Amino acid sequence: MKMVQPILELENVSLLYKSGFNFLRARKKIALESISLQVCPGDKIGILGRNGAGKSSLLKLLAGIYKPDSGTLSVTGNIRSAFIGLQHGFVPYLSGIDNIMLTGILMGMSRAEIHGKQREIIEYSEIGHNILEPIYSYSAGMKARLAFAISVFSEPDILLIDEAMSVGDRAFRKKSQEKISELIASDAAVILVSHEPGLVNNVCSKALWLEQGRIISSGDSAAVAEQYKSSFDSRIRTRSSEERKGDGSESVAGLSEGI
Ligand SMILES: Nc1ncnc2c1ncn2[C@@H]1O[C@H](COP(=O)(O)OP(=O)(O)OP(=O)(O)O)[C@@H](O)[C@H]1O
Repeated sequence: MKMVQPILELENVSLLYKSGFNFLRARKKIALESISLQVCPGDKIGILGRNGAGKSSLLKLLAGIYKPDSGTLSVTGNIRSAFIGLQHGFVPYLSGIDNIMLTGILMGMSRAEIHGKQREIIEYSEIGHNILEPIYSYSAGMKARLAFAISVFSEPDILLIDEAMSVGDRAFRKKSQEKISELIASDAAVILVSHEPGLVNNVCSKALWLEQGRIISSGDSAAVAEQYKSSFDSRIRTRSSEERKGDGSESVAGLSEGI
């Protein structure tokens, strides 16, 4: 039987952030600890976890934006990854069209390929004649739409999606969600960060549950989503009974805080 080789692999990876100074020495905060993960062609992997669990940090590691402080990250071959939800890399004084070229090259596209896709990217992003203006004159929504269009038209091998990052206005969000669904159904590997176990179960075959930078559970998405959901349900039950003990009230208001 032919073994499927991972295109991206993390082995025992940790990531630290600088967090302020203590007696003139930078303090370090652990964002991710002992993370191992294999991404094979076409994998659909969901990453679940509460606020601050380390989900976005993990996506940035996988995108190559951050380097691990320990452990190894291996990439096989010429892998093109696209990160939906980030607009890093735009140069403010260059025009939109020059930024399409620059971002495309940084993503590993050839000049000819970028020229071939330029028209589609401009049309999809709905930037119109502003594409000749410098990026500093764009609104946040225009930059988000352009970044999204470049990412999705680059035909990535790995698509990294931060579900919390909405793109553009209501109409563009609908259009972008349809495009994301199309890409999820394609051969691309997809890593989807979400707070929604139901979504992860529907879209992904594998999942990872992170808390405080560590993996709590990983494997089949249905099983991991169920464990994550149950941990919530029991937390909600505990909080609810504590609230009733506290003031006699039946209210469950504010239980979604911290999700
Ligand atoms: N640039 C940074 N410098 C210092 N600490 C950071 C930085 N970015 C994130 N952190 C910290 O690292 C931890 C993980 O953050 P991260 O953004 O990866 O979490 P998350 O799971 O994506 O959270 P959320 O669901 O709220 O987006 C948090 O404690 C956060 O405060």
